[in-house]
Amino acid sequence: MRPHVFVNLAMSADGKLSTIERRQVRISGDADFRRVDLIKSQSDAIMVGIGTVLADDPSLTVKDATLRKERADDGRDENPVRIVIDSRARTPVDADILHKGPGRRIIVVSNSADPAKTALLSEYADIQVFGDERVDMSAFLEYLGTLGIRSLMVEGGGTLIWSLFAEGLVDELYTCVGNVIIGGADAPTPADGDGFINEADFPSLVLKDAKRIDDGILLCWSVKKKDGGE
Ligand SMILES: NC(=O)C1=CN([C@@H]2O[C@H](COP(=O)(O)OP(=O)(O)OC[C@H]3O[C@@H](n4cnc5c(N)ncnc54)[C@H](O)[C@@H]3O)[C@@H](O)[C@H]2O)C=CC1
Ligand SMILES: Nc1nc(O)c(N)c(N[C@@H]2O[C@H](COP(=O)(O)O)[C@@H](O)[C@H]2O)n1
Repeated sequence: MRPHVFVNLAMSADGKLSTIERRQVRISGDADFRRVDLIKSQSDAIMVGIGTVLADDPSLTVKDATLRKERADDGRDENPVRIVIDSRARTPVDADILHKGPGRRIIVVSNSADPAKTALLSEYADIQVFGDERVDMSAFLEYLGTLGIRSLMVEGGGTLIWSLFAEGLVDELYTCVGNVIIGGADAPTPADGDGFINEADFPSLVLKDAKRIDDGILLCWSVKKKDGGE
């Protein structure tokens, strides 16, 4: 059984994840960063796409020492399992995600990855192969279930989030709308990719909560299953 999948993102008031140059910018405030750190610390695993690694070089570690200690006291690694979806094994060997903080890392490649680069990365992370061109997300999530991973936080970016929605693999969405305008027709948005053409294919969301956070708003949604359930 695949894990419970929730997407967490911060977007500007005009619906952008970052600038047109894909440069990471501060969209949400301190309270939201603490909230993100908390839900990260409560997750079994956290996942990003290679586009996010190349753009932001995130470490995806739990930042608050108290939260790390709580995990350790529970007999867990200080950080959730960190996962990069990286069909062609483009993760730089000096990427922060491979070096900062203790804990397990998984880089998920496809059969199109260069074996020499995959071998290099295997010094720092567990390498898993799913799919021929792009990573087969459905099969990979089933594999995570076999590892005992029950909750998976997805941090982005827009291409990976799109794929997960397109395949019906998202259970919840947390959208923090920050009080800035970024602009740019080609700046990343929460769901990029090909986009749905038919209205009947749009995933339908149920608004569970909406609350002010810093100078923005946090929207908590669940995703309706195609059979009508949540
Ligand atoms: N504001 C926020 O909360 C966040 C913003 N970002 C921003 O998002 C941008 C990066 O997003 P993207 O370029 O869209 O990259 P992404 O992080 O979504 O990675 C997409 C890449 O993953 C690989 N991939 C392999 N198999 C795949 C599959 N089945 N489905 C989808 N992708 C697959 C492909 O190479 C694809 O291009 C950056 O500008 C970053 O700053 C990223 C995370 C959070
Ligand atoms: N939640 C959130 N709010 C913002 O304002 C942001 N700019 C982001 N960006 C993403 O957060 C990740 C940072 O990871 P580390 O601190 O290096 O662990 C990274 O993926 C950014 O894209 N998120």
